Amino acid sequence: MNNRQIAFIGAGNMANSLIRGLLAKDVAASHIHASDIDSDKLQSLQTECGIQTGDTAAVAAVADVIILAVKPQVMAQVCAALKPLIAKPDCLVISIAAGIPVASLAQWLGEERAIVRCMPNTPSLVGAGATGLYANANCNDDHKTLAGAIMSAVGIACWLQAEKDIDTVTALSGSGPAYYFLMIEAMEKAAVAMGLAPDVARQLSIQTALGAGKLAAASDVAPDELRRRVTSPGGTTEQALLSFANQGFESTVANAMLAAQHRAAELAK
Ligand SMILES: NC(=O)C1=CN([C@@H]2O[C@H](COP(=O)(O)OP(=O)(O)OC[C@H]3O[C@@H](n4cnc5c(N)ncnc54)[C@H](O)[C@@H]3O)[C@@H](O)[C@H]2O)C=CC1
Ligand SMILES: O=C(O)[C@@H]1CCC=N1
Repeated sequence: MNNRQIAFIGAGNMANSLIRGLLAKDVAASHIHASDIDSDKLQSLQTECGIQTGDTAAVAAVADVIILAVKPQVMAQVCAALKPLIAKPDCLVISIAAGIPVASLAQWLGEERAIVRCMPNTPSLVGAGATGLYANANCNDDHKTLAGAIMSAVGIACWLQAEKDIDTVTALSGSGPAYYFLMIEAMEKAAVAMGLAPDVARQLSIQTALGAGKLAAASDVAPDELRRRVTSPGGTTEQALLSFANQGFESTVANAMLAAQHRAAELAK
C-alpha cells in the first residue's frame, strides 16, 4: 500500500475519517489525494494534513486506487465524469457508498474495471474502524490486498461472501457508531436528570462505552458472559436489564437495523 497513490473523490465526513486515520498510521501525505466540489473542505485538508488536493481530473491522473466517498445520490454523475479521467488502466475503484451495487458502479465506470464495494465507519479516524468488503470478479489478488490493506490500516476489515451482506454491514457497523453515540447521550441525559454534574455524567458515560467495548474486544468470553459478570443476582444491573427487556430492547435494536438495511436497498434504486 505504501508505494500506491490513493485518491478520494468526496472529502466529507467519512473521507476525512479515512484520510486522517491513514495519516495517523504513517501513510505519507504525498500519497494521499482528494477532490471535492467544496473547496473549503479541500483547503482544510491541505492545511491541516498536508495531503494533495485538486479536481477530479488531477487526482484521477495519478491514482492507483480511487475511493469514491460521495453520497449515493450523486454517485452516477460522479462516476460518469470520472470514467474517462482514470489514467492507469489497472486502477482499483473502491466505493464506500451505502446501497450502490457493484453492477451499477461497473455500468458507470466500465465493465472491465476492478471494483471493491465496502462499508467502513467513522471510528476509522482513531484506528478503531470496522469495514466489510466485497470485490467484483475483475479484482485480482493485488487489488484485494490493496483494498484490505487500506481498510486494515484504520481498523479491522472483513471480506464478505455475498454482496448483499454489505447492506447488513451498513446496518451493523456502518451506521452502528451512531447507535452507540445515542446510547452515550441517553445515559448522560438520564444521569444529569438524576442530579449528576453534566461534565461528570459525560465523562463517565463515554468511559463506560469505551471500557465495555475494550473489554469485549480483549476478552475470550462472549459479550453475554461479560454481561452476566456485571449482573449480580438481586442487584442493580438486573433491575436495569429487566426494564430494558420489558420495553422490548432487542426488538427495538433489530427493527432499527432492519430500517437501515431497508434504506440501503432503497438507495440502490
Ligand atoms: N458518514 C459515515 O459514517 C459513513 C458514510 N459512508 C458513505 O460515505 C459516503 C459519503 O458520506 P459522508 O462522508 O457522510 O458525506 P458528506 O456529505 O460528509 O461527504 C460527501 C462529500 O462529497 C462531496 N461531493 C458532492 N458532489 C461531488 C462531486 N461531484 N465531486 C466531488 N465531491 C463531491 C461533497 O461536497 C461532500 O464533501 C456516502 O456514500 C455514505 O453512504 C459509509 C460509511 C459510513
Ligand atoms: O447514514 C448513512 O447513510 C451512512 C452510511 C452508513 C453510515 N452513514
